Amino acid sequence: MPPRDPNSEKIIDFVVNKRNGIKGLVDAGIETVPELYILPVQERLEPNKILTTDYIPVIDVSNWDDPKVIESICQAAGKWGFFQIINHGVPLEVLDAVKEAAHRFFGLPNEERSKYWAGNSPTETVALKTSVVPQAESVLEWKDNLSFRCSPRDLESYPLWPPVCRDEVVKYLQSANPVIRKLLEVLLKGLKVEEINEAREYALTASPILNLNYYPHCPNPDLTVGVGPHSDISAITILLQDDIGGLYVRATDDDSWIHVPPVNGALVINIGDILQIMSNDRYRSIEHRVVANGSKDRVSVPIFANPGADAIFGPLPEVLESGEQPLYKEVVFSDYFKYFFSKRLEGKKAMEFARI
Ligand SMILES: COc1cc(/C=C/C(=O)SCCNC(=O)CCNC(=O)[C@H](O)C(C)(C)COP(=O)(O)OP(=O)(O)OC[C@H]2O[C@@H](n3cnc4c(N)ncnc43)[C@H](O)[C@@H]2OP(=O)(O)O)ccc1O
Ligand SMILES: O=C(O)CCC(=O)C(=O)O
Ligand SMILES: [Fe+2]
Repeated sequence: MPPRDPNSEKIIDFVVNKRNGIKGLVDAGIETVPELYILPVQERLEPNKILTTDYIPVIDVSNWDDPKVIESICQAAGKWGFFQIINHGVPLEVLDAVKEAAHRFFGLPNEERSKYWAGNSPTETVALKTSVVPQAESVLEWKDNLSFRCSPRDLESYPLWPPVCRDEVVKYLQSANPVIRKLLEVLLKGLKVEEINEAREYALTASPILNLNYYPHCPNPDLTVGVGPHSDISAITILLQDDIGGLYVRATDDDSWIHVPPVNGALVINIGDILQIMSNDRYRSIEHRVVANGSKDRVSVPIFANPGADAIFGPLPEVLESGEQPLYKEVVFSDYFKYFFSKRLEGKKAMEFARI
């Protein structure tokens, strides 16, 4: 990366080294977007790139066993890699409470919030971060996030989690778990896998991560990026968004994007790289991106259902049984994870790591 100009160095010092985050910069009253956050013109989400003639399906899952529901889920996973679900059983109060908890955490005075800064937190299962790898990025994302590692072992460090949000995080996680399980059962049934045994469960969901994403209002969101185009490395991601909007999914390879409109009580589901690989491309992990809002502070809460660190994954034998050639080799999840973050979420490039 070329050296930064002195003003960008000052911003990095304030946002990263002094642990204020982008939230701290907005609280300080900036009225224009600093150079460090301005995207090159060709990378911005211009209005002519937004497609309004198509939409991501919304699926009512009140009866998971209904063959029409199963078909809609598997079809959406193959076509869009994204869908929303309603009537999933997670109570509205639980969804609202975790979004409020995110606002409460990011509303803490900076000295309180920064106690959890990555590398300084009382437990390595919780880390407050900004952008992705800020020391190495030429343009930073307009986002801070509080990340919780959530395996049963990680949950033992609950007493060290921030009291203003930990109960709501755990409650949401517990309520979302059966939904994650059901979704995986349906999606794997679509791949001819009838039962999720212990080894499969480990390879799909042993190390979940829950993030509280915070996108403070931005003086000029058209110039910036909340989250840059990326696919998730998870098996699947369950995303709770608020009513502000700003999430876009790639519609075509020629750089057009579809908005995912907020639906009260819905969860947005997306297929991650792991399940694309396991399905040998039957399901697709699609790129998505986020634009911050000009006047409101947006929150979102993804749960990434990730394999255990040492889990080995590759195309499933059930998928290959008719003689189909595997498109991917077997990979250890922790290697994939490190590769993904070293590439700074650049689109779907991480998948090259596993491609034959
Ligand atoms: C997992 O499934 C997912 C996840 C996602 C997540 C998307 C995002 O949320 S992107 C924004 C958040 N970023 C991350 O979660 C990056 C995760 N990073 C890592 O796991 C590691 O940092 C690493 C990239 C693998 C590199 O590890 P290492 O070389 O050991 O370096 P570190 O010790 O971690 O970091 C050095 C130093 O920098 C601090 N730091 C690192 N990242 C940040 C940050 N974003 N903000 C602020 N500070 C940061 C770190 O604390 C260290 O500080 P010291 O004080 O100890 O020097 C999407 C989809 C999925 O499926
Ligand atoms: O905030 C959102 O709507 C999506 C965030 C996202 O894509 C992620 O955290 O991986
Ligand atoms: Fe994502």
